[in-house]
Amino acid sequence: MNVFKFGGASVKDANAVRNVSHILSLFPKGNLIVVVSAMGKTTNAMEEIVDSLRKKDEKRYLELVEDRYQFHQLIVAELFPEKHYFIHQQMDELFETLKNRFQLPISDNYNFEYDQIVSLGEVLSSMILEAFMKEEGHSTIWVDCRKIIRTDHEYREGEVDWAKTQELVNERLLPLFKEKRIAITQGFIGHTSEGFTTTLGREGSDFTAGILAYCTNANGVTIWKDVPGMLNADPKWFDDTIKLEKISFKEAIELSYYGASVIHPKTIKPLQNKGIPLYVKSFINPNAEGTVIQESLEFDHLVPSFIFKMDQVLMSFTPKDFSFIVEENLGDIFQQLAFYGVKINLMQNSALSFSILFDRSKTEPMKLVEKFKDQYSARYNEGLELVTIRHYDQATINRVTIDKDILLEQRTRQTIRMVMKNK
Ligand SMILES: Nc1ncnc2c1ncn2[C@@H]1O[C@H](COP(=O)(O)OP(=O)(O)O)[C@@H](O)[C@H]1O
Ligand SMILES: N[C@@H](CC(=O)OP(=O)(O)O)C(=O)O
Repeated sequence: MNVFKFGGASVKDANAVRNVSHILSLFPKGNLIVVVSAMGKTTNAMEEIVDSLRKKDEKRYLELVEDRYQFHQLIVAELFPEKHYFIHQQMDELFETLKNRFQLPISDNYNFEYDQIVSLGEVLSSMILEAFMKEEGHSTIWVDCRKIIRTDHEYREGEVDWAKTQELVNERLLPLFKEKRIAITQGFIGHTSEGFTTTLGREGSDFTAGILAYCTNANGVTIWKDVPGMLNADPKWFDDTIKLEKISFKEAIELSYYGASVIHPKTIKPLQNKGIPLYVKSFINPNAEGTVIQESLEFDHLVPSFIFKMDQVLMSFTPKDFSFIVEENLGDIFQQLAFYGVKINLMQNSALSFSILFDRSKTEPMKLVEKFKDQYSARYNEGLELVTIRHYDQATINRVTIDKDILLEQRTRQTIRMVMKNK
């Protein structure tokens, strides 16, 4: 068994879907689970649909649903020019239900509603992909991951119930391979014990590939991307990136945890636990060697890797009663930060203050100042960058700090992290 994952970029239009068929034809033997994400930027569009539903803005809701319909319709019309294909009917029915959804009552639980609607992006893409692969002569079956991956009730951030998921994989997924060779299913989505849809957190489709590989004891996972492999920096920011040929699970976890967004950080741990290699390969050049992520630490230090996070806020908390920052204050601050859902990118404490760095796009700093104001005076700096360099050397530090002031720096033997602002 092998698991392939195709993300939004690899199924963004009809040509991209044809390319997936070409890639599958390069692997004519062995069983395959294909995990697919929503097409192109559909998840963002679905989020807007949920938002307009919550605001009870019917005009906007119907416009947005129509826009998503047209987007998918264009792809389906190109792939299946004749109307008799069942996929036309399937898609029309799904969009009809979504349109009518506006008239039904909505739950107070926004996250619940979010998952029921946003998950449809993956349902659609997997239906279209499976119908087309079948048409192309591949031995495929469509699998509803909402019947396979069991989670708790934490909508939008479903926590996987591994034992139950393993049971469902054995009962419902593995037997399908007696008849068919390729199972096509959705990334990012699961279900609760009552059968409601959950999602696993944004960019969670890579994680689905990891879960299914773990539960099927797969020989390997390949995630197909628009880049040649895992690079030593995001090519969106740098021209002269270097491909990492082979790195350890540990290194890949560190890089993705620090923000190398090419792999979802949760994906790697289940693979590491069973020693299942993860290949990151280019869907544009599928015959090229990508990156192999595996056990050995031998190659990790060869190339310095760097990760940028832009638009950062550095906030310092000082107790108003002039006490030092001690464990009691820290416990209290952490508890409140967790309660308000603040995701900390970096932290540091001194005698009188405790500082955290977070994404401006995820947390509004003034609101946080307000929430802490009874006990702590909170001050902040915004418009900052965080750079993390793994296996750093002075040349790389010099390269990334040109024309920058460094506000905060943390170093271990392998990693340096600097919070910077433009001079
Ligand atoms: N270290 C890195 N190596 C390669 N790509 C990276 C790295 N860090 C960030 N990226 C970005 O990850 C993108 C691919 O991931 P993503 O957009 O999540 O793909 P998909 O949604 O198709 O699965 C690349 O286009 C690249 O800009
Ligand atoms: N579609 C979901 C899940 C996902 O992982 O997508 P992608 O593989 O395109 O990053 C999202 O955009 O969050």
